[in-house]
Amino acid sequence: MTWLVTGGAGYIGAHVVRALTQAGVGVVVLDDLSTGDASRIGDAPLVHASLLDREQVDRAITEHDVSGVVHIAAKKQVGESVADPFYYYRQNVLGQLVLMEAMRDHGVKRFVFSSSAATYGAPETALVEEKSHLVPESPYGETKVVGEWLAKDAGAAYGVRSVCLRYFNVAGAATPELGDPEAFNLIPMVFERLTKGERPRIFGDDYPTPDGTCIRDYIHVADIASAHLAAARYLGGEGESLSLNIGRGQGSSVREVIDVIGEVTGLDVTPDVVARRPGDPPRTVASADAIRHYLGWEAQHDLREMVGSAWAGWTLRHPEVADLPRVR
Ligand SMILES: O=c1ccn([C@@H]2O[C@H](COP(=O)(O)OP(=O)(O)O[C@H]3O[C@H](CO)[C@H](O)[C@H](O)[C@H]3O)[C@@H](O)[C@H]2O)c(=O)[nH]1
Repeated sequence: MTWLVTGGAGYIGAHVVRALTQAGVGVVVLDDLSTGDASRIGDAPLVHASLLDREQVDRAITEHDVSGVVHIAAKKQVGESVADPFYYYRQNVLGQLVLMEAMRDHGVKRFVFSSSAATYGAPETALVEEKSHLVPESPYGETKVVGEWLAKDAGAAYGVRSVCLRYFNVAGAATPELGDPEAFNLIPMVFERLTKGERPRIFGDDYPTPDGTCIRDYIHVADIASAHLAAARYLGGEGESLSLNIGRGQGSSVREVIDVIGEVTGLDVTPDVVARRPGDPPRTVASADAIRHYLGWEAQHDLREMVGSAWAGWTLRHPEVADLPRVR
């Protein structure tokens, strides 16, 4: 059987394509290459098209005899979604609707969906369980909640079985070439400032956490990828549809992450503390019990491996960092 991976040429998608192909699973990628890069997907066939192009989606499904879909293609910047919510509804919700209509019409009944911890908003418990209320705080998070509803409703009406995977804070790279080329998250944002000779910034150190900085559950992108493989295998059986966190169940504060970056890079990482960034919840850490129970999956990589592999990818794209002064 062949799995269609939408967004397979992106940072996370390419890791999923790699995990599936290494496990001998047939893959076809559909990607509009707006942020993706065809060089990331190796020999996997690519349909270069938007999800909104129903004809091309049909072609990908029929020409490759697709029997399952891993749907990763989406816009993912919270701030951008606040500024232009309709764009997010078009790309994420309408894109998924076109895709799932094509799945229904071609009898494709297995669906793995990239959801997000953003569906929870600001969680109230130390470890967020899947049964927690979904109170997204941005249009981005809202599109992921609607995406889960589409999957659920398609299950009841059309017999599509799904696993919605709620990613926590994704980081690292399986190989340097597959590293995240963008600097939208803490680790690459710190790398970017260090590369320019600037101090890392902490957005607020007056949160109700032990060191005052926000706590997140960082998860290696290779672990994210292996969870998708486990979900695809699960859907080969008869199990019920699921929504599952992908996290380690361990929180790290912004200060702890910056300290690890200092250890890995040898650079001076003395931070500047600046104002809070609006909308950042103090603590978002997954309960990882359900995914262990249902998929037998557990994260294999720790924060140091995430930072180390992310730095290897960064230095590949920014060789000038070799000239920065080391303090250790
Ligand atoms: O230079 C920086 C960059 C980030 N941070 C802090 O580091 C933490 C992590 O920030 P990220 O931007 O890396 O991640 P978020 O937790 O804000 O965002 C993640 O969770 C969101 C949902 O809330 C979305 O899912 C998003 O795509 C995903 O990256 C936050 O407390 C942020 O304030 C800093 O202090 N300095």
